[in-house]
Amino acid sequence: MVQHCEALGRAVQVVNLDPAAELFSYPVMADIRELIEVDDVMEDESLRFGPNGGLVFCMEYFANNFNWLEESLGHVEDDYILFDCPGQIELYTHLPVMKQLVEQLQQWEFRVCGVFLVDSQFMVESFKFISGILAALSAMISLEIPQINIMTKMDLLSKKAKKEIEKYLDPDMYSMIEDSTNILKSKMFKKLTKSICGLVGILLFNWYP
Ligand SMILES: Nc1nc2c(ncn2[C@@H]2O[C@H](COP(=O)(O)OP(=O)(O)OP(=O)(O)O)[C@@H](O)[C@H]2O)c(=O)[nH]1
Repeated sequence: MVQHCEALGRAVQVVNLDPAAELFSYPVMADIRELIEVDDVMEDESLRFGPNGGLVFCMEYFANNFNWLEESLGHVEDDYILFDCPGQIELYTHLPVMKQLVEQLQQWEFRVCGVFLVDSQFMVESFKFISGILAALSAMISLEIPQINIMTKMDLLSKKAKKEIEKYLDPDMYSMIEDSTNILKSKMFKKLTKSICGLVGILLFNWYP
C-alpha cells in the first residue's frame, strides 16, 4: 500500500498500533510496542492475562496514554498515515478504545477513514458473507466514520471461488438467500435472514476486492 501511494506521489507513513505484532518488513513512524507489548503484559505475574485479555489491557493502556502517539506523530502536514490496528473484532464493536482513538485523532484535526479488511476466503458462501457484513456494519456504527470494506487475499482463492465471489462485490441480497442451500434458507431463519438482507440492501453495501 505504501509503495502504491508513493507511486501516486503521495506522502504516506505507517503507524503500528498492534501491540501483538511480530515482524514486519517496512519502516514505521511510530510503533505501539515502544509503549506497551502484549508479551510483556502476559508475562507479568501480577496481571496474569491471556492473549485476548492482554491485548485489551494494552489497548486500554494506550487510550490512557494518547500523548505518546501525539509525540510520536510530531508535526505532520498533508501526509497520509496508515494506522495498522489489531484484528480483534471486539475493539471495533463494543469496546470504547478505537472510538476514543478516532475522536482523539479528529481533535488533532485528522480526517479519519476506516478500512475494514476481511479475508476473502471467509466471504465466499452466503452465510459467511452475511456474517462478514454484520461485523463490518458493527464497526461502522460503533466508529461513526466513513468506512471502506475490502476483501483481502484474493490471490489465495481457487479459480472457482474467484468467480463465485464476483457476485458478492455488488450483492443482490435477496437472490443471495434464494441461492443459498444452508441454514439461512431454513424455515426457522428465513424471516430473520430476509430482514438482515433488507437492511444491507438499504445501506447499499459494496465490497472491494
Ligand atoms: N497471499 C497473500 N498473503 C497475504 C495477503 N495479505 C496478507 N497476507 C499474509 O497473511 C498473513 C497474516 O496477515 P494479515 O491477515 O494481514 O494479519 P495480521 O495483520 O498479521 O493480523 P491482524 O491484524 O491481527 O488480523 C501474513 O503472513 C501476510 O503476509 C494477501 O493479499 N495475499
